[in-house]
Amino acid sequence: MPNDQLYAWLGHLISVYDVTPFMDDHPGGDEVLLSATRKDATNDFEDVGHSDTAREMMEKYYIGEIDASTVPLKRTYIPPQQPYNPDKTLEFLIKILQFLVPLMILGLAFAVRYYTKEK
Ligand code: HEM
Repeated sequence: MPNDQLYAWLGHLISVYDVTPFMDDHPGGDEVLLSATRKDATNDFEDVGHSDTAREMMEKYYIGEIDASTVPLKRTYIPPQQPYNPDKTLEFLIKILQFLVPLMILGLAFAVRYYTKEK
């Protein structure tokens, strides 16, 4: 099953929509759309309570029907193209700062108090 295609199960027939050109324009964002591809997206689509306008728009992306009996029941796992490896440096820096900044303020307060103390 190609990547950006939406499948909606209707009885034994599956309607297929290619949402690739719609990704940037989808009011609900591209992430939800992408997460609903390559599987039965009927519930995802219905749960949002899409308007009639949305349903009409959907027809623009309709590319055909496939017979459900020809679709393998078990989905093969396709690993992400790039391993998810976010850079943790910024997160670490923020944690350190969260600890250091209050200490620095406290130190500054003591320093000000010490140097402004009347002799
Ligand atoms: C080709 C298929 C789709 C079309 C044409 C479409 C179209 C739209 C449109 C026009 C809206 C604006 C609100 C409305 O008029 O209902 C919308 C909102 C939204 N859509 Fe879709 N959509 C599609 C598929 C999906 C799928 C599969 C999901 C999966 C969860 C989804 C999730 C959402 C969400 C979360 C919103 C925002 C709702 C809100 O903020 O109130 N959509 N979509």
